[in-house]
Amino acid sequence: MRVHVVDHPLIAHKLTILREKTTPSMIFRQLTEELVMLLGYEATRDVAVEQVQIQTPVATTTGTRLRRPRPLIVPILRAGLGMLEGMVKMAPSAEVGFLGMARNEETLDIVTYAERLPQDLTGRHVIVLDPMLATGGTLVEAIRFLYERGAEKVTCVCLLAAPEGLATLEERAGEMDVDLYLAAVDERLDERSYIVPGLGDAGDRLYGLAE
Ligand SMILES: O=P(O)(O)OC[C@H]1O[C@H](OP(=O)(O)OP(=O)(O)O)[C@H](O)[C@@H]1O
Ligand SMILES: O=c1cc[nH]c(=O)[nH]1
Ligand SMILES: [Mg+2]
Repeated sequence: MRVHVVDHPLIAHKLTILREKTTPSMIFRQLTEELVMLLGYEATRDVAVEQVQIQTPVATTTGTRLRRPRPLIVPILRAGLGMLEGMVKMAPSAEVGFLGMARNEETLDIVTYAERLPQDLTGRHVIVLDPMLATGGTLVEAIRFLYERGAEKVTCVCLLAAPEGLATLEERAGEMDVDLYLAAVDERLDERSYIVPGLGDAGDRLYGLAE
């Protein structure tokens, strides 16, 4: 596993507004999309391409296009859905599949409640989207699931990670071919396993249920 914390003033600026508890859902969604576009640009640097002959109005030339099979973008519902639009804008020819996972807030066990993915992921580069890497339980389950289906490579794009979650990922998926792109690594988890300082519950901030 390789961890890439993307250090860029625009990312730091947008992330700061995202963290503020007074930022309303509408702005939160917009900033999430913008952050994913910036992170997605970095995260797709090693996406496989092939050469293609094209005709410009002036001459024939050799260009580049994404190799088939196309990358598969997989947002982890619910909060990962807030990252989908930005990623699809960056890679419009990618395909999209879905994984619905939730952590039980008492036991922290992960429940996979939905899955809509190709049965066979052989040769596929999968780009997983989930804003929060807290204990790491969700991402470990997702990565394992995708490799069991035959994925060739998994890239994860998250906004925030806790050091505890990164350690768990290293321990349980460290041997796997995983690139993880992040906007920041925060201080720690609190007693409820929320990221500190974090941004609260990403799913709730994107899609309501706020107090
Ligand atoms: O690293 P972990 O400790 O597993 O926690 C991280 C997970 O928690 C959040 O989802 P949540 O379970 O709250 O579901 P939601 O997106 O539906 O809110 C988040 O989007 C991650 O998927
Ligand atoms: O801080 C956290 C931890 C898990 N899930 C979230 O949405 N936020
Ligand atoms: Mg949640």
